[in-house]
Amino acid sequence: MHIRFDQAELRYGDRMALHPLSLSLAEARIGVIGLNGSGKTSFARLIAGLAKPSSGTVTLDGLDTVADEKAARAKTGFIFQNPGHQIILPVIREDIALGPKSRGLPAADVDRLVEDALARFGISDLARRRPHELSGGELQLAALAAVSVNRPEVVIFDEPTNQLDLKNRATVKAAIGGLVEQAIVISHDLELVSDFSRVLVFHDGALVFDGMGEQAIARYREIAGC
Ligand SMILES: Nc1ncnc2c1ncn2[C@@H]1O[C@H](COP(=O)(O)OP(=O)(O)OP(=O)(O)O)[C@@H](O)[C@H]1O
Repeated sequence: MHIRFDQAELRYGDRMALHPLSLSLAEARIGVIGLNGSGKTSFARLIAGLAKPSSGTVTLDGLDTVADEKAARAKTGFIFQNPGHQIILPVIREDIALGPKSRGLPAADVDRLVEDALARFGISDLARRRPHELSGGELQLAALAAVSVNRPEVVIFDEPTNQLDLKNRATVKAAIGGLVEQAIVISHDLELVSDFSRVLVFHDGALVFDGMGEQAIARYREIAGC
């Protein structure tokens, strides 16, 4: 999918979360790194239509996230920093079914889509569990199943390996690596994005580097002074 920012900025009152930004993104894997408060989530929220630009535009394949809000939002899926909060129904299976059900699909189709989504991320055995019965990595996969069942073209991850042990981290990394969808990954876990061909570095609400993973990490280290 082709994501385009045209002088898009985001202000919260008089705080500038994202300075006017113009860029085009079409790569399959895009990393986003930078210090806390540098504007990474603001950037992602603009793509997902969860925030409206204070000025300028953001378009997804030409669809404006404000003027064509519904169609643009259907193209994106967002996995929040704490995926446990986005699983709203008590049982994983029901939560994954929510999207297809809301599209009015017949029950048999809903069941098939849910089974496929569970199988796709290797979590069929977790279908009847409750969110608090899952590990952090399993929660990421459950949220990913619930998002992917709605067939977004891009999935945005906000710190997907935050607080995960090495095993869960590897599971999530493999799941992201195996996605057929485009993925935008915000991360403080630099290794996760190091082999991405496009990584954006934000600092103080501005894009300060846009290039290959290793070079982006080097720039970020300079900024962080370590
Ligand atoms: N809802 C809000 N109201 C006011 N200010 C906000 C809001 N959301 C973010 N900000 C401010 O905008 C700036 C950018 O925040 P943002 O969440 O985009 O940063 P981030 O790089 O994702 O940070 P982190 O790595 O800590 O998640 C920060 O100064 C933050 O305090």
